[in-house]
Amino acid sequence: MTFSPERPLVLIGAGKMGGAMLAGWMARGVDPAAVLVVDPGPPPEIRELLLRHTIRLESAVPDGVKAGVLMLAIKPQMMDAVLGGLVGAVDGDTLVLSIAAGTPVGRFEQAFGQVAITRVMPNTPAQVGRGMSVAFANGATSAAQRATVDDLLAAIGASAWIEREEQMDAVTAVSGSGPAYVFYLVEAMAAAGERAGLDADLAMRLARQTVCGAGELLFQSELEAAELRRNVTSPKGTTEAALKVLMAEDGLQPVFDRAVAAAKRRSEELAG
Ligand SMILES: NC(=O)C1=CN([C@@H]2O[C@H](COP(=O)(O)OP(=O)(O)OC[C@H]3O[C@@H](n4cnc5c(N)ncnc54)[C@H](OP(=O)(O)O)[C@@H]3O)[C@@H](O)[C@H]2O)C=CC1
Ligand SMILES: O=C(O)[C@@H]1CCC=N1
Repeated sequence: MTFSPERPLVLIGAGKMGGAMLAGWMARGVDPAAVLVVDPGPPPEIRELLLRHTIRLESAVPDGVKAGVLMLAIKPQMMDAVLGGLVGAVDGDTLVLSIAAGTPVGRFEQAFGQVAITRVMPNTPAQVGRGMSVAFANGATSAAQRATVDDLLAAIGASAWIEREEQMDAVTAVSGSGPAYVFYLVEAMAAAGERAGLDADLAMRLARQTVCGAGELLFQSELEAAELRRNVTSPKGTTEAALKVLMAEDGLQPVFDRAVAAAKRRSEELAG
């Protein structure tokens, strides 16, 4: 790891995503004394996490702190206003890690110069160790710093590297935003269950547990998703009837194509 109590991992922004990663790291034994959180107003659940692990919280980076890892987890729209104030915390040994959607590595190179900068697109299941993170490093990132990124990401789930930064917009549209599509699927299944005659509570319970169970099966199984789907689909049965609707020309695929394209477009726009 390239951070320590003397050269901490400085987390700028402990909101939904930064907080989820921090929770994942704490659950997997990262040293709280090697972490400094900078956020003027973290949400209550993150305050509680910081208190529980005695993690230092500041509203700005204190003078004299040099980050081993400077992790940027603020909104992309705020980046320009905040970067200038962080220059003093970065030197040639700092690894800058950004999880901001859309924001290219070049933006950080403008602010910090040719230091090690890695962009990561995580997702919120990181909080329970089931994240999917994708990383892209600039040329100044050393093998040891890549190994630090690997360690940090392995602690919160699965990870992959890309070598072409422009792929990050599509990555964001699939895995970064993806958990929201699945949560919406639960909402939609529950609403459909209600319309089919179930009480709201029971419909939500069935939808939620079904998505959890299917996700866990997918996680544990070596079979492809399509094979697991076929295993549910009895010939001439109920699933087949439903899938005829979902897999029709105007079914789920074109909706997903449009949704992912819209997220990718928005990620491109955030590059400014
Ligand atoms: N949410 C997600 O699933 C994912 C998010 N991301 C990326 O993560 C980043 C954060 O998103 P998200 O966690 O959803 O957003 P949040 O708004 O939940 O988190 C941002 C946090 O930064 C705080 N903050 C505001 N100003 C400063 C400052 N000057 N210094 C330090 N902290 C500050 C905010 O406080 P306050 O609320 O008081 O303004 C908030 O607690 C974004 O760039 C996003 O693109 C990437 C992948 C997935
Ligand atoms: O909605 C967003 O912009 C962020 C990036 C990916 C998930 N949440």
